[in-house]
This record gives sequence, C-alpha cells and structure tokens, in this order.
Amino acid sequence: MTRPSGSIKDGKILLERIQAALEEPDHARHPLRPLLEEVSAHILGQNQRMERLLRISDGYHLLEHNQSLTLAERCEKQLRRMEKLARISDQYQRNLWEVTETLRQAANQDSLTGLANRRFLMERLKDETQRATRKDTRLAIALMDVDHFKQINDRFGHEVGDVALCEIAGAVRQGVRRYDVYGRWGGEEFLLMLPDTRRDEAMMVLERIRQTISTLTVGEDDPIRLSASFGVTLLRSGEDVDEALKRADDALFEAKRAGRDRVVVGD
Ligand SMILES: Nc1nc2c(ncn2[C@@H]2O[C@H](COP(=O)(O)OP(=O)(O)OP(=O)(O)O)[C@@H](O)[C@H]2O)c(=O)[nH]1
Repeated sequence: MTRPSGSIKDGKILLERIQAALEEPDHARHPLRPLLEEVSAHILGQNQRMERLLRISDGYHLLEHNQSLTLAERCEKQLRRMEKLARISDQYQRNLWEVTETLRQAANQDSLTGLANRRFLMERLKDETQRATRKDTRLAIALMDVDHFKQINDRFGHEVGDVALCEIAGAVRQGVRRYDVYGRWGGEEFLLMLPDTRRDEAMMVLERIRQTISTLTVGEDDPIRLSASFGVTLLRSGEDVDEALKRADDALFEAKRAGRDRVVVGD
C-alpha cells in the first residue's frame, strides 16, 4: 500500500480511491462503509479548506509583490523626475549666471573699445580714493586725450575714427601695470588710476603709453600719425577726488597748449 505524503494531490487520489470503493455494489452493505464515508467527507472538507487557504495565501503574495513593485517603480520614477529637475535647475542657474554676468559686463564696459566705461571708472575713482586715504598711499590720476581727432574723422570718416580709438585703447591696455585701473572716460578721452605710484613711476607708465600711441597711424592714403596728450596729478591727502580730477584736466589742457603729444604733471 502506498503511503500518502500529505499533499493535496495525494489527498485527492485517496479520496477518489475511497469513493470508487464506496461505489462498488459489493461494498454496499459493508460494515465499514459508514466509517469510510465519514473519512471520505473529512478528507474532502480538509482538501477544500487547504485549497481555500492556499488561494488566500497566493492572493496575499501577489498583492504584496504588486504593491512592492509599484512602490519601487514609483520611487524610480520620482528619482528620475528629481534628477531631471536638478539638471534643469543647474542649467537654469548657469543661464541666469551668464545673463547676469553679461549684463554686469555690459553695464561696466564701453561697447566700442571693450575697456571699462565712465560709470565703472566713477565707482573705482571713489573706491581708490578712499583706499589711498585710508592706507595713506599714493594715487596718480591721469586724463589722456587723443590729439586732433576731429581731423581723423573728417578726413577718413567716423568708422576709421572708431578703429583708431580701438587701437589707442589697445595701446593703453598694453602699457598699464596689472593693478592699474583705466578706461574710456568719454569720446576720445581716457582716464587712468595708478595706485601706489610715485610721480616718476606715473610718468614712466604714461610715457610708455604715449610712445606706443605715437607709433600708430590711421588711413591708407596719406596716413595720419596718431598721438595723445596726458595730464596727471597725485591725489593729495584728504583731498576730494573732484579736485584731483580738475588738476589732471588743467594739466591736460596745458599739454595741449604746449603742443600736444606729451605728458604734463599738475602739482
Ligand atoms: N569716430 C569717433 N569719433 C568720436 C567718438 N567720440 C568722439 N569723437 C570725435 O572726437 C572729436 C573730438 O574733437 P575735438 O574735441 O575738437 O578735439 P580734437 O580734434 O581731438 O583736438 P584736440 O583735442 O584739441 O587735439 C570730435 O569730432 C568727436 O565727434 C567716437 O566714439 N568715435
């Protein structure tokens, strides 16, 4: 006789065998028949109970699986969305920074020459003056004006005049030191601030720029040699910057009056 293992399948086989035995006409009056019927009903009940339990258990497993899967998927999706947002936010911040930087530069830069503009120079004049006063150091302030510039425009046209201004700006840029502040003051006039600079050092820097400009020419036929005049002064202790600027301007006027293409110091 085979020994049932206890699985539902085995239970079903046993039940089928009992039912087959009960259906045998020879067993109709067998004394063990009521007991066998009872066993058969019991096995049937047990099998049905087990199948029900298994169905419920499988259902829970499936539910749990689906739920955990959905949650994982949801997390994954959320993460991807956050990464995308972070990327957009990074890009947005970079763009914002670039726009701000462009605006800041545009606000402080002369569009023709690329040098600092008057607005920027005014701010720096205030800062440099305060710094020189606070630290009790020298500050040289110089104004430079291109000579006979009207002639250049008149003879070659405004566009050629613009090119000449750019070349002059290049000469200024080349001639200054790393910590000097300079820019276009307006029209054909430029301003330079030379911090921590003695009178003779200021003269040296400005002479260098003057000489470079004097090597430049403008116009193809019958070119004109460029030149510029300079007025420079040293900021006096406790002095207002406007007074120093006035002195530099007077010195520039003197340089023009004395024949141009020179540096004059206003003491
Ligand atoms: N091409 C050009 N010309 C300019 C610019 N800004 C100012 N100017 C011209 O510069 C000329 C300055 O002329 P003036 O002030 O008479 O002086 P100047 O001819 O240089 O003579 P001095 O300063 O006395 O040597 C004017 O004709 C202005 O139109 C500019 O951005 N581009």
